[in-house]
Amino acid sequence: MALSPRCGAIRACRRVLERAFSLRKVHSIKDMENTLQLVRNIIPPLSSTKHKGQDGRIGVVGGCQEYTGAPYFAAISALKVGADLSHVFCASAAAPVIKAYSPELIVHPVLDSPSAVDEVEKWLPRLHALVIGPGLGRDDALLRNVQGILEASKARDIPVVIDADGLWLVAQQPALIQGYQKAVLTPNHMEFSRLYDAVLRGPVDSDDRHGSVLRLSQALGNVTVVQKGERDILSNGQQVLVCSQEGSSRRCGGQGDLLSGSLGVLVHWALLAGPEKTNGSSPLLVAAFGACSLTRQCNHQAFQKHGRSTTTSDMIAEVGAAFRKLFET
Ligand SMILES: NC(=O)C1=CN([C@@H]2O[C@H](COP(=O)(O)OP(=O)(O)OC[C@H]3O[C@@H](n4cnc5c(N)ncnc54)[C@H](O)[C@@H]3O)[C@@H](O)[C@H]2O)[C@@H](O)CC1
Ligand SMILES: Nc1ncnc2c1ncn2[C@@H]1O[C@H](COP(=O)(O)OP(=O)(O)OP(=O)(O)O)[C@@H](O)[C@H]1O
Ligand SMILES: [Mg+2]
Repeated sequence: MALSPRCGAIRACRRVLERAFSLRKVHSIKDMENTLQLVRNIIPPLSSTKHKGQDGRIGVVGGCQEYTGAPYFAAISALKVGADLSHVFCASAAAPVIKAYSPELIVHPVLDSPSAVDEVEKWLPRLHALVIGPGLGRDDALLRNVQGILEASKARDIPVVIDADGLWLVAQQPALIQGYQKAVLTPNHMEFSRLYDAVLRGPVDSDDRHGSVLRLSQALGNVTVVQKGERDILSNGQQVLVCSQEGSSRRCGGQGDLLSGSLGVLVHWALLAGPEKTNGSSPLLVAAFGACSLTRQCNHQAFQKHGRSTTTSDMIAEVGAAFRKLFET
């Protein structure tokens, strides 16, 4: 059906207003520095009186026969950022491989078991946050188990970061995450388009990234959304932040896994610190800004040393120094 000229004009007017509205909320460089200060506020002090586990017990749900690197990158990044314990819940074929990468990870070969949900649920009381999706794949049986794990986590009010194939699951069933205030979604370009189309039933307006992220977050009931890209756009449906921390032009696979694993820890720290420490800003948004800045800084530092041959392992080797530079200055 053809649109009347009046209807078209109203739409155009609405777009201009929406754009102005979202642009008003966009971050300047000064805002970026202020937000980095909020990230510094949520970082727990190191102390000799703490016991193992207090600074974070994180679970990564992902890893299948094809993808073993992604869950490893996410889980090791959580440890390198400062979590005390990092678990991986993966398909049985992936477990020996992931264990062989690192003696530091606790690896549970349960995701393809008929009792996967029960097996993971046993651990939930001991976990502070879950990162769901890196290297999960799209096998229906695995995704059904992950759906059960997500529902069990929500029932226990556990914060969840959803990335990669976890976002594939959410695009099939947005109701799974609708309105859950302790969820952060971290889509790349493709994952964002897929989600946007599934939730808002239309294509993304590529000229209005801020408005698109804001609208998706609102349509999901103010779930925090981080759209990764040349600049990362973050929104909780009320505020829009932009992270343009200098990275590099090297785009090897696995950088998003570093981001989601780091975010698992930062989300836990931010919720523990609460809105007093984040000056009234959403703790999840502050955590997400921290993870984006850190990932990009790791990329920048690794690129200085390795140039075109930079890989995600080189970036992970930079986590300590990047963290100090951004958050402990
Ligand atoms: N070493 C590993 O095991 C890795 C496994 N990975 C896993 O691989 C699986 C699939 O992840 P994908 O990220 O490929 O997801 P998708 O299958 O949704 O593909 C994304 C595609 O979009 C393209 N793309 C990215 N940014 C774009 C942009 N700005 N414009 C246009 N196209 C763009 C990419 O080339 C990629 O082919 C996930 O389980 C993921 O976790 C990745 O995390 C990479 C590392
Ligand atoms: N064009 C770009 N310029 C600078 N940084 C970018 C660019 N695109 C992505 N990034 C950064 O790279 C990181 C990972 O984003 P990316 O879009 O590669 O995720 P991904 O596709 O999920 O990665 P993965 O390969 O781990 O699945 C983010 O921190 C993001 O800020
Ligand atoms: Mg990814």
